[in-house]
Amino acid sequence: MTGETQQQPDLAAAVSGVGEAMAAAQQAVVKQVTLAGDLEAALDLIRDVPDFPEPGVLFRDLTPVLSDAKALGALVYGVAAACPAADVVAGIEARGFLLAAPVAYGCGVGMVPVRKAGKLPAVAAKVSYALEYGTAELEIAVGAIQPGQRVAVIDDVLATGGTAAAACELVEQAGGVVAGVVVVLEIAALNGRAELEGYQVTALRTV
Ligand SMILES: O=P(O)(O)OC[C@H]1O[C@H](OP(=O)(O)OP(=O)(O)O)[C@H](O)[C@@H]1O
Ligand SMILES: Nc1ncnc2[nH]cnc12
Repeated sequence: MTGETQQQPDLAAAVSGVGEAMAAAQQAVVKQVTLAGDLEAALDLIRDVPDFPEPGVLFRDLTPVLSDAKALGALVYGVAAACPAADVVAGIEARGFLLAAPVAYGCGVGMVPVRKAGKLPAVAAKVSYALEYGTAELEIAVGAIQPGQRVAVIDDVLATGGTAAAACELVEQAGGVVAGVVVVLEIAALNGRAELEGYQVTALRTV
């Protein structure tokens, strides 16, 4: 310890500078993303990877969409436009997080992570489920959802529907009301909608 007082950064000034920079960057994206065709072009970037994570599964990979600035903007705006009115947006680990956070931020609401088991320090509810390539458990944190809050559930892919159905059950166990489910890509052959009967389900693209 030298006893010297460390110079603290001016946080208020820094935050205001960042806010302006973010607003300018966002406006630039909004200017670019003006056509529905932009969303279609973004969705065209989804890559099909055979035999991942196991033989026989055709994996739908959104990473090429995420890494393209214009496509990412179109995707976030597309999901936000498809989102039902909600008090909070829930994103399903892990790929749902990538969309739920910017959508929630853009819509001016909070974001709740629906997590795989063992990650949360205080668990309000846990649900087990099956998916195309295995079984898993999802959890939601204590206090993440207030009683009666309307929750939009967001994920990248709807396949067998086990994951999204488990997320909806969790939201309800936590006291929320599912306003709807929004996914980027629905794999129709796996009939995930059958697991989500009674919920409003919107897919930006169905294959
Ligand atoms: O409709 P289902 O058959 O339930 O499958 C859909 C789920 O599978 C994928 O997640 P995965 O469990 O592979 O986890 P990850 O996002 O952590 O890769 C995808 O992101 C969905 O959450
Ligand atoms: N085929 C698939 N591609 C991407 N994510 C998935 N989740 C479950 N099935 C999937």
